[in-house]
Amino acid sequence: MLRVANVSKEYPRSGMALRDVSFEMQKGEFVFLVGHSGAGKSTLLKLLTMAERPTTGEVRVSGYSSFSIKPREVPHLRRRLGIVFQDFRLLPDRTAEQNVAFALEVTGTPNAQIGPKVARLLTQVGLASRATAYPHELSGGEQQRVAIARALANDPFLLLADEPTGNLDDRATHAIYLLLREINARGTSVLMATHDVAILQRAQQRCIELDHGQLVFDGNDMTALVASMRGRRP
Ligand SMILES: Nc1ncnc2c1ncn2[C@@H]1O[C@H](COP(=O)(O)OP(=O)(O)OP(=O)(O)O)[C@@H](O)[C@H]1O
Repeated sequence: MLRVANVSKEYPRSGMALRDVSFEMQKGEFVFLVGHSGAGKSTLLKLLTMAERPTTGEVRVSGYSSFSIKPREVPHLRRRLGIVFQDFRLLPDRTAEQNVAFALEVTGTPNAQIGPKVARLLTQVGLASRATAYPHELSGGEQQRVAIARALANDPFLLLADEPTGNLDDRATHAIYLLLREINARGTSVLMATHDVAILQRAQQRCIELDHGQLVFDGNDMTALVASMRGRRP
């Protein structure tokens, strides 16, 4: 489903953001992506959405290769991915339901299907009662739920979450994590970048660690991972 093979990424002025990174992710997996600030997590996610291309090596996502994908095919790939960011990125002048509906409108979903689907998605993320609220009327955790509902609108096979709990307190963080687990249990693969050690310690699942652009850990021994993270300073 996803394969990163010997990928390096060099930015013109800041040097190597990723160095010879290789890993695979199977359908249905939930994988954490960890690393200190500047370790290369966002760069890796940008390579997976093909917003950036590797300097060397290959990224394959859902049958598309970074070697051969054509610019006009990139939007097709993006539609099959759900993307969630730390800062939510909701449209401020649209309500929760309008934000989710927008993702369906742009992919040409028939109007008659949009209303029921938005209602289903907001129910899934526990926000049905706040459908008509604007982003500024919602807490950070609620805004992230809207963003997750929007990311799920086109039934992605993979959800990429870039520090989705970075702006949230412990309680909201845990709730968003549980929501992502539930989404994963329904069949969507999830790759979640985080540096929240508390979440990692509670979870027992696969984790990939980047350090200065290199993949230094890939496994599900959380004790070893947390020790590895603590041993590294940015
Ligand atoms: N568009 C860009 N142009 C030049 N350099 C970049 C660009 N994006 C990232 N970098 C550099 O690449 C390195 C990795 O950055 P990246 O944003 O991938 O790290 P990160 O692990 O996501 O960090 P954070 O947790 O702070 O978001 C950094 O040195 C950064 O300055």
